[in-house]
Amino acid sequence: MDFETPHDLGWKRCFEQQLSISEMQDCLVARVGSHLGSQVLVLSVNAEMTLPISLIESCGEVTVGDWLLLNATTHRGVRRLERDSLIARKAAGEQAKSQPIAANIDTLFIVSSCNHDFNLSRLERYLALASEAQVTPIVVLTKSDLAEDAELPRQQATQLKSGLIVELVDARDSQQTSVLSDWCRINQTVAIVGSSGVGKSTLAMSLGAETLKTQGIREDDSKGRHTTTARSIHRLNSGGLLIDTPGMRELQLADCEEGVSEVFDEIIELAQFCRFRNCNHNGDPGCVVQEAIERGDLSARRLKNYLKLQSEQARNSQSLRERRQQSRKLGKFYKSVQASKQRYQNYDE
Ligand SMILES: Nc1nc2c(ncn2[C@@H]2O[C@H](COP(=O)(O)OP(=O)(O)OP(=O)(O)O)[C@@H](O)[C@H]2O)c(=O)[nH]1
Ligand SMILES: [Zn+2]
Repeated sequence: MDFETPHDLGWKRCFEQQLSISEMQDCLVARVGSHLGSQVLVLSVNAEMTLPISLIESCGEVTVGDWLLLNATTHRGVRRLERDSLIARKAAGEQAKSQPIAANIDTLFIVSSCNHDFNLSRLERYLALASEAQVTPIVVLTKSDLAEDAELPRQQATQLKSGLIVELVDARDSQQTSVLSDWCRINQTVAIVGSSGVGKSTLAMSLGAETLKTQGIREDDSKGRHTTTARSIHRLNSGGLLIDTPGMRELQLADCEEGVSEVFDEIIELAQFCRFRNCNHNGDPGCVVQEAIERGDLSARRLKNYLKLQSEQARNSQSLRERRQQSRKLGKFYKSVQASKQRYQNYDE
């Protein structure tokens, strides 16, 4: 199905405000639908194009959901529009690199089954990610039909954050998943996260996602081979868009201090009253957080996960900072090499 208006693609006033009048007249806006290797699939009104990454170099690093300004004739990238929100993770493996996963999202569906996969600490990890990106989190507990007591996990999840919305569904049943339609309306973009097998694709299909998993864009590359670019952004029955990328499935936090603090705000509040300013809440004397655990006001699991996520994001942020500093230093070094080369050349002349 074609996207007939920019609103079908999630176009909003905050993007429009970034364009000059001449850009509105002369340029094309397109949304990144998937990003694989050297090619980017972009979606615009009534058109879907696969562009070589070299053509959009001037847009910088792009990710699924980004809005790009393109030259209307050549489709060469002019620039990437400022993002409304961004979900990023630490790149997989040993690499100290932040990797953007999805941009310009309004809502994050955090999917977990309410039986085997149900894990409060994992939900807290995703909640921190949503908080950091300032995206509304909705917890979707699937497989309600298979759980003996589905109300218990629902209650536990609801207590993780005040005002948190938790929906319990049989993901195969579109009547049940229609409780999510408020977040899937036209102009809204939802991203979906959760472990393998929890029912993300099933849920997306019940919400009416088009072209899921099956359809790809076939392109002949320069050597005449077919390559398939799967679309990561899908239109839903109720008019909204859903982003599902493999990168959303396993997430290590980096640069997420505020997000973690917001999810564990009661611990942050208590910690102000610990005797020592740099209390580790793990055996230091006069620790008010430990006292709250002893009184039964705070669960030991929650403190343990707070300390874990806090140190994970700090460690990853630290290595990202070091890497950035290193590349800045390297840049300066190259510049100084260039400068002294220039000096010697001048000297020779
Ligand atoms: N009974 C029941 N089965 C479900 C439900 N949701 C998903 N399933 C089944 O669980 C299996 C896995 O579902 P998927 O939708 O493929 O899970 P996924 O999260 O997309 O998995 P990955 O693609 O590996 O990330 C399928 O066999 C689904 O039919 C549910 O609410 N109830
Ligand atoms: Zn303490």
